[in-house]
Amino acid sequence: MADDNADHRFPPLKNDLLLRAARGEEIERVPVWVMRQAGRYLPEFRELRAEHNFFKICQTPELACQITLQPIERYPELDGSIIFCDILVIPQAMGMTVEMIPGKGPSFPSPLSSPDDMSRLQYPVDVKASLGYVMKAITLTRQRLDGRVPLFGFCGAPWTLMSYMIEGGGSTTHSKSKAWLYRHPAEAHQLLDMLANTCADFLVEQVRAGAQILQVFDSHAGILGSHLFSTFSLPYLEKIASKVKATLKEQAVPMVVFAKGAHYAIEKLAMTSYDVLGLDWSMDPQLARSQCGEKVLQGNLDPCALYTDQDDLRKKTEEMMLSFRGYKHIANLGHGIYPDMDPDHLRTFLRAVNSYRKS
Ligand SMILES: Cc1c2[nH]c(c1CCC(=O)O)Cc1[nH]c(c(CCC(=O)O)c1C)Cc1[nH]c(c(CCC(=O)O)c1C)Cc1[nH]c(c(C)c1CCC(=O)O)C2
Repeated sequence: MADDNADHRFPPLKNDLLLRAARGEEIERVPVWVMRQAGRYLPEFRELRAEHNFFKICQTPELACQITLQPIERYPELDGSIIFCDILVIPQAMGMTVEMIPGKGPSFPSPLSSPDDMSRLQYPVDVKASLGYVMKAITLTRQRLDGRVPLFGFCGAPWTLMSYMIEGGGSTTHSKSKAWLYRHPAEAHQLLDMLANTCADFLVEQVRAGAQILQVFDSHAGILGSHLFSTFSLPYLEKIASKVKATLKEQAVPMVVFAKGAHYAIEKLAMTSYDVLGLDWSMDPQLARSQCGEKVLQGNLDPCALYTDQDDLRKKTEEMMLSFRGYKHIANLGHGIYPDMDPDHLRTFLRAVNSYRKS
């Protein structure tokens, strides 16, 4: 068993529930954390955000650390923290300009319009040089967490990053990026491979800087059907996990894959090198369990359940917990928490998980 406390640079870990659960060990209570737990639903986040540009916060270790700690300070119920950053720092490190437009989201003024544009990309990426600020934020946060809970590092999956780089922002159809998969499959594979190598190098450095667990977000997996996902996403997700683990060897940490909307691929995802499979809210935990054997599952309350009243929310959370049967489970929402949600309702969710007991 990896001894987390062997890393003597940092204060000893007091709550290792999340790490033990992710490794598939027996646990006394199901751990909980929430995707986007640091974000606009928190007034303390909005206050800091009003003063600074989004990517400036990501690039300033002191600010990124403060924001990472905001939910930890507010909710002692949390069993994990996640470094404040964004998946789009990789396209930036490859030389692309990305802006975060309030009310609209990420925007690329010059997306990749054809494979010829790939010549504009910086590759290979020296992640220590171009993303060193993330590693500094991680090291600082590990110190300030003082062992309260473990710290997640993360990155976006190659397909999700590729789709942003081609669409230039959010999209409902993803038709421009999917067109590449049909028209320019060789170049698409080349781009996905460049991204996978960069993601792997980035995650390795995050662990060396102090990240204790990793998550890869394939937020746009759902737009690919089974065949496209198996061809253009899954092999690169696997490449990341196997490369990170082979590079880190005994320093390796648990890895979570969250492929949103990829119902059709649950069985295949369960056979990858990831330790934990994140489920979005639309996936049935019992069905997933029947397809995933012993794999640790993470999720998956519909984030919109936070809009109901507190009693109903407690009930819905218990139902969700029961459907995982307290077995090889890490509790979470089925996607990130939304900006207009009530922070007190998040607390109700966290407490309902904390007090859930296998009966
Ligand atoms: C697709 C994606 C992105 N970023 C991320 C994903 C994968 C998860 C998912 O599917 O939601 C991941 C992400 N983004 C952010 C985190 C921080 C850590 C945490 O979870 O607390 C994480 C893990 C901060 C953020 N990333 C962003 C914000 C809000 C930006 C702001 O303050 O203006 C935060 C707190 C911006 C962002 N960044 C991205 C979008 C689509 C947006 C706009 C949508 C929105 O506004 O919520 C890209």
